[in-house]
Amino acid sequence: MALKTPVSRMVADAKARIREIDAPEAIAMADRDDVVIVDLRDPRERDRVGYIEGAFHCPRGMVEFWVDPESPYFKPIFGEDKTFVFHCASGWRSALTVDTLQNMGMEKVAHITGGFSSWVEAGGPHVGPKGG
Ligand SMILES: O=S(=O)([O-])[S-]
Repeated sequence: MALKTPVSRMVADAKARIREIDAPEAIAMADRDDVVIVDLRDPRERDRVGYIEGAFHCPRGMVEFWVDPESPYFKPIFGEDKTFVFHCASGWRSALTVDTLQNMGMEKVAHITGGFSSWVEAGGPHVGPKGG
């Protein structure tokens, strides 16, 4: 069954509306006090392949609830005057997420185009797999 809106179209449309940052640029931004790197992946993925040092972990399933000050699940970090740079594994989930957050009214948001894998490839500092 072909879907009316395949996810590839959703991602392409989202990418046209959001700020995309490649891994070298994200690595250069990561140390800034006004930038927060946000990891949207599941805990299992972080355990299996590692994570960006210093990244804030926000599972994608909670993100709308964690950024909204009116939500009981609000996380104060998202109320700070910072630029939030989201990432997932390869940049698809983060594109959809940033598009959604822009729709909610967040302005200083971006995503890492190639996700965690591009960060590692570009030599970004990270913690390796759990137990490995
Ligand atoms: O993380 S992802 O880009 O593979 S959906």
